Amino acid sequence: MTQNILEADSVYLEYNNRAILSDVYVKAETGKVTGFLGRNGCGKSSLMKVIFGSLKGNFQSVRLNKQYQPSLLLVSGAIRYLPQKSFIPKHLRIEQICELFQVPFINIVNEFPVFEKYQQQKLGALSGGEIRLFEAVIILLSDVKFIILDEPFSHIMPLHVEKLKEMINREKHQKGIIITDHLYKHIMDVSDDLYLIRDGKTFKINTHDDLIRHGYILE
Ligand SMILES: Nc1ncnc2c1ncn2[C@@H]1O[C@H](COP(=O)(O)OP(=O)(O)OP(=O)(O)O)[C@@H](O)[C@H]1O
Repeated sequence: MTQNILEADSVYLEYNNRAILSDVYVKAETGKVTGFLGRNGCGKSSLMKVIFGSLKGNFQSVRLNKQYQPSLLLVSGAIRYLPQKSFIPKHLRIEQICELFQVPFINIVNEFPVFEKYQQQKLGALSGGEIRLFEAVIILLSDVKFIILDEPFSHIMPLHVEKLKEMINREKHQKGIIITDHLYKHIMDVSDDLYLIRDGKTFKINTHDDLIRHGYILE
C-alpha cells in the first residue's frame, strides 16, 4: 500500500478582521486517524474546508506528498469530505449516488444491511439519521488517498456509531483519515494522533488530562 502524507501549516484565516485560525499544523497519513477537538466556533469546520480546498484562507500551505496544492479537491483521487451538514441532493436515488461516488452499493449494504431496501429510493426517503449515516459511509468507502469527516457521529444511533468506528479502523489501512466531532470519547477512541484547536492554534493531545488542562472538559 502506498504511503501518502498530507500536511497543512501556516494556515491563517480571518472572518471580518477576526482571526479564526492563525497557527495550525496538521499531518495526516495513510494508516492513521488524525482527530481534532475544540469548542463550538473554534474553527474546526473552517480548518477542514481549508484542507479540502473549498475554503481559501488568507494564507495556507497544503501539501500532498510534499507537493504544494492550491486546492486538494481539484486533485483527482486525492480527497473526499463529509461536511457537517447533509450535502448530497435529496432527489438523487441511492444507486445513482453510488455510481457517482464509484462506491458499489453492495459494499454499503455489506456494512449496513439497513440500506438494502433503499436501492431504488431517493435519498430524501431516508430518515435524517439514515441520510447522515449513508453519507458518512459512502465517503468512508471512497477510493481516495484522504478523507475528512466533520461530525460523522452526531445524529447516529449508538450501535451504528460503533460500527462506523470499526469501519474507520479498517479503512485507515488504505487511506489517511481526518476527523472531528463533539462526541470526544469516540474521537479519542479512533484517533492515532489527536489535536485540540484553541485560540486559533493546534495543541497535541496525548492524554485525557491534557483536555482538562486546556479547559475542554471538566474531569
Ligand atoms: N462564512 C463565515 N463568515 C463569518 N464568520 C464565520 C463564517 N463561517 C464561520 N464563521 C465563524 O468562524 C468561527 C469558526 O467557525 P467554524 O464553523 O469553523 O467552527 P467550529 O469549530 O466548526 O464550530 P462548531 O463546533 O460549532 O461546528 C465561528 O465563530 C463562526 O461564527
